[in-house]
Amino acid sequence: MAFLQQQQQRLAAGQQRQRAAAPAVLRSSISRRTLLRPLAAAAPTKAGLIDGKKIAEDIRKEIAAEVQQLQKAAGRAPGLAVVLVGARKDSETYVRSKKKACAEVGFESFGTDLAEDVSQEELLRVVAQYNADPKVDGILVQLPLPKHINEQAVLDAISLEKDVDGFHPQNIGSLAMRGRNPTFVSCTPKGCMELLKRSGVQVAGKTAAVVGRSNIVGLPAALLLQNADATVTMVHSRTPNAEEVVRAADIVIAACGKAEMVKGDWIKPGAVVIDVGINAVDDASAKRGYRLVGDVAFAEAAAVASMITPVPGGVGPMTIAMLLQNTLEGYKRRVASR
Ligand SMILES: Nc1nc2c(c(=O)[nH]1)N[C@@H](CN(C=O)c1ccc(C(=O)N[C@@H](CCC(=O)O)C(=O)O)cc1)CN2
Repeated sequence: MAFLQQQQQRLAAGQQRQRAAAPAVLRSSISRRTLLRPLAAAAPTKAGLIDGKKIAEDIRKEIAAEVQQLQKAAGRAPGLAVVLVGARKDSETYVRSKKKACAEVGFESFGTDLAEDVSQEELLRVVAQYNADPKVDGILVQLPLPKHINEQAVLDAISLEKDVDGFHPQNIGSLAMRGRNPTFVSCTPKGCMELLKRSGVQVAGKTAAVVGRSNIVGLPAALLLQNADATVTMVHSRTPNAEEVVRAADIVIAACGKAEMVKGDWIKPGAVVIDVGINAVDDASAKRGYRLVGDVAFAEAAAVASMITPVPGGVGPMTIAMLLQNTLEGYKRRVASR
């Protein structure tokens, strides 16, 4: 809590300035509590906070309204199936949040929880059942999976029309080809782009650096930025001049999975920083014994950036909002094709 309060105080000045210049859609995403803080109380932070929690809430409301409108004619609500393998606490939390979000927007959720030692064949059988179920518009298998299971084989088995996580190779491949639209775009990178859009950030013509090259975040984020006409460089563990590349970027997406790796002096003054990382670091003063930090050293970067996402409360909530949006898209396509 103290950490969050500190963050909000540091960001008050930047947000006040940001709000004056921001489009209406951005204004509504900046927390009122932060804006009401007197400027004098703020530390010398420059960046405006991109409030992913609020933007995700707005998107959930938009989806709920659309579901209400559509389901009468369609005769059913959108359906999302969530498959959980094992008992990782973080995965259990995310799956619970996904089911709660489904209930909030009026989706029907289906769930299968499998033991840690389930066979790959059994998991593939569950996926096949959901592939065939007409009430299911989207299927996701919560990652990571236990080591004895071939993750890619499971992701490949999800029907392309129900791959709301967007992890199917054909969906990722289509992103890389001009003129080909993927059936679904994976949720976290899609959420990053939505944060930029709803914060009034122009992407076309800008330079962008993506730190991290994972199949599920770094690579699709770079492709989405490029498709939006940014000039993109990917930075990874073998990039010799990572800092230099990031320092040249107008937009930085950090998705390397290393706590606070991107330092403040890597950031070009005025750049927009989207931090995908969610890393737990020990903190005896925190209630849970740890606190969450991103892949960006937040306070340092916020002192030079023009806009930045916090962790928590930035990209994370958008992942689930985009999952709902993808499921709704799948539902609309399936209903239209009946
Ligand atoms: N099949 C999938 N598996 C995983 C995905 C995914 O998109 N599909 N992404 C991550 C986990 N994830 C969703 O599944 C996810 C991670 C974090 C958040 C989030 O909102 N985080 C909060 C902080 C939560 C906390 O306090 O612990 C935040 O950043 O504000 C949502 C979803 C890996 N697996």
